[in-house]
Order: sequence, then structure tokens, then C-alpha cells
Amino acid sequence: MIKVAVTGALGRMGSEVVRAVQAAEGMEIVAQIELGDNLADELKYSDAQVMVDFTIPASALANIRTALASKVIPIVGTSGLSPADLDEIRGLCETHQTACLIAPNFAIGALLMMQFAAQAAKYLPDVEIIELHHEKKVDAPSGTAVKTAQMIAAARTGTPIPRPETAFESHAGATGAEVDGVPVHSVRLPGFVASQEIIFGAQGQRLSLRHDSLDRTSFMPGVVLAIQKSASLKGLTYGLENLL
Ligand SMILES: NC(=O)c1ccc[n+]([C@@H]2O[C@H](COP(=O)([O-])OP(=O)(O)OC[C@H]3O[C@@H](n4cnc5c(N)ncnc54)[C@H](O)[C@@H]3O)[C@@H](O)[C@H]2O)c1
Ligand SMILES: O=C(O)C1=N[C@H](C(=O)O)CCC1
Repeated sequence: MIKVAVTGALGRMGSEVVRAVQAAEGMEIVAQIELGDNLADELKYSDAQVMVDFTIPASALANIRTALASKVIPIVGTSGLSPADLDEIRGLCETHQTACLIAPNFAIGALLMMQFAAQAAKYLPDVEIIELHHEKKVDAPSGTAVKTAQMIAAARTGTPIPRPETAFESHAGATGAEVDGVPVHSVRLPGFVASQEIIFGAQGQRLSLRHDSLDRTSFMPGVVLAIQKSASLKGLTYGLENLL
């Protein structure tokens, strides 16, 4: 049995993870950790092997540091970690000889959307991302949009048409934020869980790729898969697609 601790256990995602692990074979919940608990003690006394983290960026970084120092493998869904944070975590994985997975999106359909986008970007360089999430989301742009933009930028061979100078915006932000040269627009509204549309435009044609998570169970097969494969992880893995 893989022993799993969950940080952010009372949150929207954390509570769903507790249910999913309890329903899965070959794994068990040994600690449900919330704000104010002593993480190092909880990990030690529960003998946890894996820590699943869905919290907030500042907490996630501190939790990852504690888990790695305790030789517990962090599986992290929390979004908003910076490239500098990822560099630090990569170094800590080496120092403590413990692996870590950071997955901006655990929904298999979203991973496919991102991979299809990278494929399309080889031929269609002009692209923008619209991500749409629930109104309680605390970070923007979403971790999924950031990872998608990075994958598009890495795959893109052609040169996109120059964007209008933001100085032309009569209202600041109207043309979106740029992530790795890809414009990203963030919508926050009740009625959404997590959606993203990637629009490629070319002469006389458009290609749209869209994924919708309708509820948080959509992320659970990916979380369970990551726990099952945790023992095979090496160093820092960024993106669940690396485990498929
Ligand atoms: N990767 C994915 O597939 C995916 C999917 C959904 C959400 N997310 C991300 O997961 C994160 C959480 O989202 P949510 O909707 O569950 O938020 P939420 O606000 O419902 O839950 C966060 C929980 O973390 C707790 N928390 C904060 N700091 C903590 C700490 N130091 N130790 C323990 N618990 C702590 C809070 O008390 C809260 O209960 C966000 O960053 C979100 O973007 C990722
Ligand atoms: O609900 C959220 O918050 C989500 N965050 C992730 C992101 O930032 O990409 C994934 C989808 C849900």
C-alpha cells in the first residue's frame, strides 16, 4: 500500500483527492493536513511516502521543501509556482535524492489538448489562449495556460505576426498578458470549474482546441496515476504528460 498524505485536505481539490485515494486500490490516506498543522511531524508520524499538495503557491513551496527534506515524494497540483521556484525544487530533489512531480493539470483531456496545441504550433504560429475558471481561483494566468504557452513556444517554428503595441490599448490589458510570446486571457466567473480554449489563426482559417473540466472528479484519474507511478519518478518532473 502506498501511504499518502494530503495537504490542503479540506479544500475543494484536497477533499476530492482524499475520496479518490480512499476509493483506489493499492494506496491509503495516512494524513490529512491543513493550515496550522505541523507538516514535518505529520509526515514523520504517519510514515507517509507521498504528499499530494493542492494549497496555495506560498504554502506549496514550503510544503515541498519539508516533504523533500523528509524523503517524501511531493505530487503537486498547486498552480502559481514560478520558474525560480521550479529551479529551487530541482536542486532540492538532488540534495535530498527524492523525486517530485509538479502537474499544472491532472485532467487527461487537458494534457491531450496541450500536446495537440504543441503539434499545431509547428505549422500555425499565430495563436492565443483563453482560460476560464471559477471566481474563487486566486492566481492568473492559470498554471495550465502557462504550461501550454511554454509548450507552444518550444514547438513553434514559424514567426508569429507582430502584435499591436500595448500602447494602443485604450483599456490596459485588453489584448491579454504575454506568456512566452503567447497572449493569454483569463476569465473568472461563477459557472466554470476549469476550461481553456487555444485559438490558432491563419489565412482564411481557424483552429480551436478546447477542454472543459465540468467538475473536480475530472482530475482524479491523473492524481491516482501519479501516486501509482510515484516510485518510478526521478528528480523533478514538470507535467503529468511525462508519465503517460
Ligand atoms: N493541477 C490541477 O489539475 C489542478 C486542478 C484544480 C486546482 N488546482 C490548483 O490547486 C490549488 C488548490 O485549489 P482549490 O480549489 O482546492 O483551493 P482551496 O482554496 O479550495 O483549497 C486550498 C486548501 O489549502 C489549505 N492550505 C493553505 N495553506 C496550507 C498549508 N500550508 N498546509 C496545509 N493546507 C493549506 C487551505 O486551508 C485550503 O483548505 C490551486 O493552486 C489550484 O490552481 C490544480
Ligand atoms: O481550479 C483551479 O484553480 C485550477 N487550476 C489549475 C490551473 O491553474 O491550471 C488547473 C485547473 C483547475
